[in-house]
Amino acid sequence: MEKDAKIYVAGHRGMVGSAIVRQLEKEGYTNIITRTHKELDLCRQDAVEEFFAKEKPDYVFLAAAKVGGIMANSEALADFMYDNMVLEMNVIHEAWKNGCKKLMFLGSSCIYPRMAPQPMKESCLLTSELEKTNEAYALAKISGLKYCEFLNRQYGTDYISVMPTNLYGPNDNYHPEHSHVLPALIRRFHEAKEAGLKEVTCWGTGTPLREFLYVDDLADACVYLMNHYSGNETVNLGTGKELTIKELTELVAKVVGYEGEIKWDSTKPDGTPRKLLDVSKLEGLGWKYKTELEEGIRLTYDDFLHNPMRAER
Ligand SMILES: NC(=O)C1=CN([C@@H]2O[C@H](COP(=O)(O)OP(=O)(O)OC[C@H]3O[C@@H](n4cnc5c(N)ncnc54)[C@H](OP(=O)(O)O)[C@@H]3O)[C@@H](O)[C@H]2O)C=CC1
Ligand SMILES: C[C@H]1O[C@H](OP(=O)(O)OP(=O)(O)OC[C@H]2O[C@@H](n3cnc4c(=O)[nH]c(N)nc43)[C@H](O)[C@@H]2O)[C@@H](O)[C@@H](O)C1=O
Repeated sequence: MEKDAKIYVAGHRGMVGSAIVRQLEKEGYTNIITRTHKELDLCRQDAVEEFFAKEKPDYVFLAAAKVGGIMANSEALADFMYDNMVLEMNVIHEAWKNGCKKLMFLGSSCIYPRMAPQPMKESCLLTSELEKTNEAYALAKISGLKYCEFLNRQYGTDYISVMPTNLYGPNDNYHPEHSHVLPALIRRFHEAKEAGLKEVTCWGTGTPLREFLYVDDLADACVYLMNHYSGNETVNLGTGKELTIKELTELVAKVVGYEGEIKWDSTKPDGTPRKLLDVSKLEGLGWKYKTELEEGIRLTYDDFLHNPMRAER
């Protein structure tokens, strides 16, 4: 990407989009364009057509999506499918119609089969059944990555997709029921510490395994791959390291300074039992994560305490 090229970051007020804008600014890109959800509803085809016809961005990072944790996903399957499918099709299609040189589509590691061999390689896509708690979201994300691939194959575009593992960091969503596990734990342990509670209850059994990538590392990888990768196959973005949810709760409690007991509510869903990305393709392209989990949680807790824009989407 040329430093003065017009770059549209969709979803710039979200956790990922805001980190991509920070990274682009840090690397000296000078012509970044953004629109809030209120200014431009990406599910509205007419509005998206008008925006792209007027602005004609050279490059697009598609980091806008309807996003949520395990409960939000499983309770609103229809909404997660419709909003994400329509939004992706509108943005990718209008980018192509208006001559966008390169687009990056952000998916998620939940696109891979529930029982995929671990760690999961890019090639295991569509080899067996999806996890039910996020099936709708995964199908929408698979459609987005396939639409990029099909545009490349039919029209010779250079549209790429990346599949991040579970992310966390500044500007995350701290809604008590709708958020992902890491922000949920930060908030729960912080509030328990403040209230002097002797015990807190977390969801599921604590046995599922997850991998976590700090969002500023993710943004660094996105800008790096936009400049160094072309291809139809997606690229996994992760650390290649995992821990159990129980181990994660202990780590977050330590960082937050909560010393009470941790209990488990097994009526809440565990989701997929294990979700570890194979990051050998990413590392082969010359990129590796920098922020270790404990350090990332410290940075995120600091943001939780001091960011006046803290969201509860
Ligand atoms: N968070 C995670 O753990 C992971 C995220 N990802 C991917 O990264 C991307 C960004 O996620 P993340 O930053 O966490 O999510 P956020 O919810 O923090 O941000 C999403 C952004 O998209 C905007 N948006 C949603 N719908 C629309 C719409 N119809 N029109 C315009 N803007 C819209 C939201 O605006 P508003 O809030 O105003 O609705 C918000 O600013 C997504 O594609 C997601 O799939 C992938 C793997 C893991
Ligand atoms: C990024 C990814 O995120 C989702 O998939 P998930 O990895 O299952 O996400 P999660 O972060 O919500 O949960 C991880 C684990 O943690 C446990 N857990 C404990 N206590 C809390 C808790 O308080 N909140 C939450 N949310 N989970 C908790 C929870 O029971 C589960 O075992 C999908 O949206 C999917 O579409 C997607 O892309």
